[in-house]
Amino acid sequence: MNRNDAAITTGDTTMLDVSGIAVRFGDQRVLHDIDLRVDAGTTTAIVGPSGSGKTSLLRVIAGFLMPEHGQVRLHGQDVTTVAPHRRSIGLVAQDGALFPHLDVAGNIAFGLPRGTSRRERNRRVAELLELVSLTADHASRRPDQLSGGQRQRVALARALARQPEMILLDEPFSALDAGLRESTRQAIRDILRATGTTTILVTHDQDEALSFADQVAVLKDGRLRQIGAPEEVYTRPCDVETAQFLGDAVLLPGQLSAQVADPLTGRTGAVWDASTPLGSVNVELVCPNLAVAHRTTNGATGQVMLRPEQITLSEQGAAGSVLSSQYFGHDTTALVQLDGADAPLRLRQLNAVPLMPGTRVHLAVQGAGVFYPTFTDCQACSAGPTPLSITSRPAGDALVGAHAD
Ligand SMILES: Nc1ncnc2c1ncn2[C@@H]1O[C@H](COP(=O)(O)OP(=O)(O)OP(=O)(O)O)[C@@H](O)[C@H]1O
Repeated sequence: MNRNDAAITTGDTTMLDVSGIAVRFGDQRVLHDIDLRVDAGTTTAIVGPSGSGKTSLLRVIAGFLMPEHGQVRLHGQDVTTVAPHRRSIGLVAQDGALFPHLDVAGNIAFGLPRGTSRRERNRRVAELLELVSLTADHASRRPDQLSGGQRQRVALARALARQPEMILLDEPFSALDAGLRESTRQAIRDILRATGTTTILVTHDQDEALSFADQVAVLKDGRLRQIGAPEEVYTRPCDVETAQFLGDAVLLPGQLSAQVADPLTGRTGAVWDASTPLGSVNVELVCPNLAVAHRTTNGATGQVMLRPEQITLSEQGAAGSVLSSQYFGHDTTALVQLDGADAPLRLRQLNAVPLMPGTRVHLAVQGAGVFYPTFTDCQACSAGPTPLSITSRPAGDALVGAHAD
């Protein structure tokens, strides 16, 4: 059964199905076998460092860049060679790309289909202005008479004018300062949700990706490393590099000591006890060769990843001394040297006052960490990591990987 047959028999809600996309510029391969599925009405964030291929992937989806191989399907129809304006996809560029010589109404009306009557044009412009929370007063202003956030909302209104099924946002908030960025992001997210528009956001900002999207796809060096719900990719990143890219990560040496029942499901299998400098910590196995992670055995060594907010001050637990502490208002971080441990670790406390250097503390761990075995201690990985073949899976499953063979 091919992918389309599967879609038909399962009543699939897939709107966009990108499969096996590769892109090359001259000798440089910038995208490798990208598979990405996006359900109708959902928001996906593609996040990755500069140069990882985010914009190239967006341009392939929009139809501005022809892939070396692979397919782009919309509602099951192959549109790989279909011209951009025939794809029912709106693109909002980083700077909004408004026409400087047209006023706001003219910019928005530019997105309307040719032949729209003057009356209908005025009605739609007024409707779209209201949708993006701009007033009739803004309609006659030129782009240079607007704030950055207002320009982005006009760009969105122009893209929405054609009533596209899908909107692609390419770093649309990056030129805005922190406060405006947050409020514009929230406003645009609300508009896209209200209109049920399927959205793909490209960003290099992890917080933006995690807070904006239903699904986050992490791109690195032209490969999709992980796809999943924001809380999945944050709490169960597929490897150390992804963990560090998505937020602060505390990495501790660890050794698996026993398989334990999952505190949530009661089932045995995925959760282990690992001994670490912080004592015994519950961990989930996330092996770079994911399909074989379960073959890692008792006694295996590796790294335990915790988020700094999982480490709390307690009455008992591993003892150490505060090296330094920084106050950020909403939270306070502290660098703590555990007794007998090699490297200091960082914890983050909400609404806490800074700790004086030299203060003796005890630390406990909340929730489960993630265990990345060293390859030599993972039976199937002893040859080292193999390239993952990653595809999206139904909600709740963050990771899909398999040996390339
Ligand atoms: N038209 C082009 N010709 C040649 N190389 C290109 C072209 N467009 C992009 N590249 C290269 O492809 C790679 C991926 O670029 P792309 O713009 O897709 O990355 P990105 O993740 O969006 O980066 P950024 O976050 O900096 O915008 C980069 O190495 C870039 O230099």
